[in-house]
Amino acid sequence: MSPSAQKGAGAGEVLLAVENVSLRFGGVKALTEVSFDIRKGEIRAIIGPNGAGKTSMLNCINGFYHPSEGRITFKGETRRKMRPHEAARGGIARTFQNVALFKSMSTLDNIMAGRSLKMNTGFFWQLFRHGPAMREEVAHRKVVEDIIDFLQIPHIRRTPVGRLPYGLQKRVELGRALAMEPDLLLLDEPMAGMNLEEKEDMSRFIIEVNQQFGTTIALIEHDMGVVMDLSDRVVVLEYGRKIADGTPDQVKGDPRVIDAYLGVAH
Ligand SMILES: Nc1ncnc2c1ncn2[C@@H]1O[C@H](COP(=O)(O)OP(=O)(O)OP(=O)(O)O)[C@@H](O)[C@H]1O
Repeated sequence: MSPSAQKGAGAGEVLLAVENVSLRFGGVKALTEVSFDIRKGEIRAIIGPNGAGKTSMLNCINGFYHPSEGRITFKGETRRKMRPHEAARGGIARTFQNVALFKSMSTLDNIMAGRSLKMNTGFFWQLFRHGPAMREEVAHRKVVEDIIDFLQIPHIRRTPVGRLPYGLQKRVELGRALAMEPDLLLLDEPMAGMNLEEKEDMSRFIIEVNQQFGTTIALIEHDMGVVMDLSDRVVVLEYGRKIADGTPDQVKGDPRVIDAYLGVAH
């Protein structure tokens, strides 16, 4: 059993609730009346074949898209519309399917950029790196250095991320999201394009983030071995609808899930 599974699947209070969420793009129904919740402290996977609506769901959760119908409640606050920066300030961080970093900037600066949300001093002080801004920067820098150590990437702290292999770029992107000290971390295909060793490293970091910092994690992943190993609970989408929801063992044996994946190459 995975360490995260030992926590007891589904125990704990609801951190985020998705209720009857539908999302349309013109005639395309990306999501249809989807409901599920994410409980505090768990690792929750969202799976499904290509085009099932997984990324659309993450985009609704962090405010990139606004559901056509339904509602999302995060930390007890219900909303129809929220902007991504409001979601971030509220405690939701995410990584993307295709790494979204500042390629010419160093690892350190990219992770520091993730920290900017936590910075209080205004642009004027930041500009002159003076007084309160200086003191604040030192404190933030310490958090960022700790994240770099935690992710075991001190050797690349000064390297422009565009020069790094893909697996390390994904790790830096995780670092940038962690710099926000989120309550809920959304990971869109964190293992995509990785070799076995990189996947094992990333799995370990995800479990450690969850266990050491208590961060709740929702992830989209196509590698079923990884999903079943890491997750406390799994929600399964197909053609924008939820077809199953439960522990890895429950969804693995669900005939609708088996049907959805039959003949689908992942
Ligand atoms: N911005 C958009 N405009 C129009 N249609 C979209 C848009 N985003 C997603 N869709 C459509 O919504 C449906 C769900 O797409 P989504 O990307 O959420 O699926 P997914 O499960 O994340 O797929 P994948 O595993 O391939 O990443 C698809 O039919 C897709 O073409």
